[in-house]
Amino acid sequence: TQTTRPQRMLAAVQKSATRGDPRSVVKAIDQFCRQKEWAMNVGDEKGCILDSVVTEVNPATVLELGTYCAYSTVRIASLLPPDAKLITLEFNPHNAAIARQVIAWAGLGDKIQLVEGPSGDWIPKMKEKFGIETFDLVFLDHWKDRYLPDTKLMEECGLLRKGSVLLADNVICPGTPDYLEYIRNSPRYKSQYFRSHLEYTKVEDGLEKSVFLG
Ligand SMILES: O=C(NC/C=C/[C@H]1OC[C@H](O)[C@@H]1O)c1cc([N+](=O)[O-])cc(O)c1O
Ligand SMILES: [Mg+2]
Repeated sequence: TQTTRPQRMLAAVQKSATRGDPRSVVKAIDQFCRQKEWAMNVGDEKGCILDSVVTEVNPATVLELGTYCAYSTVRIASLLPPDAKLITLEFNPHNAAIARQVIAWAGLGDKIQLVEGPSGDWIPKMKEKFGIETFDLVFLDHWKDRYLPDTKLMEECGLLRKGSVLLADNVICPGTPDYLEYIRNSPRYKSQYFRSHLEYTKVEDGLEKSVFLG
C-alpha cells in the first residue's frame, strides 16, 4: 500500500541520520526535501535564521505551533539549555505519530512534549496542564489563519511576558496578512522582518520576529 510523505521522510531519517544526533536528523530531512520530495519544513535557509533567534533568546520555555514532522522542533530543541522545555502542538494525528518517532530518533524526548489537538483548545490549558507561567519563545508555523487568533489568545491567557519573542514562519508565502497587519501596527510589539525564501525554493518568504513589550 502507498506510503505517505511523512512516512517517507521518517524512513529517510532512520536510514541517514545517527540516533541521538539532532543535527544529523535536520540534515537528513533537508537532504530528503532537496533531493527527493519537497515538504513544508521551515528548511535550511530559514532554519539558520531560526537558529540565530533561538540562540539569542536562549529560552527556558518554548511553544511551537504546528509540529508537522518535527524538523523545526528538533532544530530548536538541539540549541536549548539543559533544563529548557519545548511544547509543540500538532492537530493532525498522523503527522504527530511521525513527529514522535523523529523526536525519539534525535534523542530529544526529555526536552520536547508533543501535544495533539487544536491550538485554540490547548493554549488556554498551558498553565494548568503543563505548569507553564509564560513562554520565552513562540514559533508559529501552523495554519496561517490561526496565527492571529492564537496570538490574541496567548495575550489573553497571560502566556506572554515583557520580552517574550514570537517568531512566525511564512509571513510572505503562503502569507499571514492579518497577523502581519496586527503585529506590525500594535504598540505592544516591536517587529522585525527577516527576508529569506520558501523552503527549498527561490520563492520569496520570510520570518517575522516580534518582541512582546508587555
Ligand atoms: O501550511 C503550512 N503549514 C501549516 C501546517 C500545519 C501543520 O499543523 C496542522 C497540520 O496538521 C500540519 O501538520 C505551510 C505551507 C507551506 N506551503 O508552501 O504551502 C509552507 C510552509 O512553511 C508551511 O508551514
Ligand atoms: Mg512553515
